[in-house]
Amino acid sequence: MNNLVFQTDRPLDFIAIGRIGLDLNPNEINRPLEESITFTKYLGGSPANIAVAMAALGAKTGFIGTVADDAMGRYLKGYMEGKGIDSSSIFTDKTGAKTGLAFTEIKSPTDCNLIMYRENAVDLMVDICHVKEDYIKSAKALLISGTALAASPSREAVFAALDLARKNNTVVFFDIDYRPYTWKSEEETAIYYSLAAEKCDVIIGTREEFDMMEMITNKGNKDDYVTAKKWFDYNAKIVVIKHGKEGSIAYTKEGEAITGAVFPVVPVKTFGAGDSYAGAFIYGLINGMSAGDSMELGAGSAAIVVSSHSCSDAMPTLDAIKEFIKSYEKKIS
Ligand SMILES: Nc1ncnc2c1ncn2[C@@H]1O[C@H](COP(=O)(O)OP(=O)(O)OP(=O)(O)O)[C@@H](O)[C@H]1O
Ligand SMILES: O=C(O)C[C@@H](O)[C@H](O)C(=O)CO
Repeated sequence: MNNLVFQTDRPLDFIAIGRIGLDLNPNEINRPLEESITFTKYLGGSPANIAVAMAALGAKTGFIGTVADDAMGRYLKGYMEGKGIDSSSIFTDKTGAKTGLAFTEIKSPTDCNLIMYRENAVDLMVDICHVKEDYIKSAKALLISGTALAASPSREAVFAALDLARKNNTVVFFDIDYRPYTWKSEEETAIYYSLAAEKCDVIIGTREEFDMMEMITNKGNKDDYVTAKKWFDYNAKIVVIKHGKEGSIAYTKEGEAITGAVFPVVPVKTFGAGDSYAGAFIYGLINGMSAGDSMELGAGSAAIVVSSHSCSDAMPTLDAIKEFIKSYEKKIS
């Protein structure tokens, strides 16, 4: 049981809107990117990764977004379809915009960086006309993620989706997903993030992401509870603050503070922790699990994904997460 109310009579469990792009992960790892020679291409983009995570767990999943009118766009749409994700709201852009690329640098298990190529990125072409009320109404939950707020027309499309979700009792999750590349300034980011967060039921972010979002209204605050309380005064019912391998804490509007489980592993790379955590956490909540149990599922999924070379391709099934947690606990007992 948790404090969210999901409409049970909906054909889809979950829809995400926003970034869908390519991750190019070096095959020669534990060295600077200058020294990597070959790369494996994977589907990437935080909300797309979360949609893949949900589908791997067995959730009926859809996606709203735009892909390039070329081989990369076809690959991404086809990949989603191959995972059983409904692609009826994945549109092919005709303006010549290109797929956003994320080159990952895996210098060591803990020193990882991203170089993003996002000039004229096609994922920011998602437009209000792509957001259909009937589609939003067909899902129990909608996920928005911060980067889609960085520029028009994507910004307006996300706000339209938010308003339609609220009108139709579709529970809204906000993954702050702060990527500086696409924004003009930190102040601009904080303002649009806050306007979106006010409308959301569940907000998920790292401590640093909340610091960014609250840089105008809660400047200097490092207290997780003060952070959470601010959003309960709007529409939030659960606020999750992530602290990397130290784990996470969730606050509920009813006053609980839940420390999330963490299953420390030596990762291959740090990428994908947040997306896999979010996917399994949301899956748990939609399926009636408590916030604490959902956090445990999220942490198990994240431990598996950081131990793998990719994000999207490594998203685990429910059985795989349960098996991982069981064997992890056996190992340390
Ligand atoms: N080294 C690790 N070992 C095991 N679990 C981890 C590790 N790092 C992160 N996690 C798990 O993943 C969750 C989310 O991680 P984190 O706080 O780093 O998110 P994030 O910064 O959004 O991730 P990302 O690097 O994908 O952007 C943590 O709460 C934890 O459960
Ligand atoms: O979100 C992105 O655009 C990049 C991701 O796909 C990347 O793999 C990552 O950082 C996941 O957290």
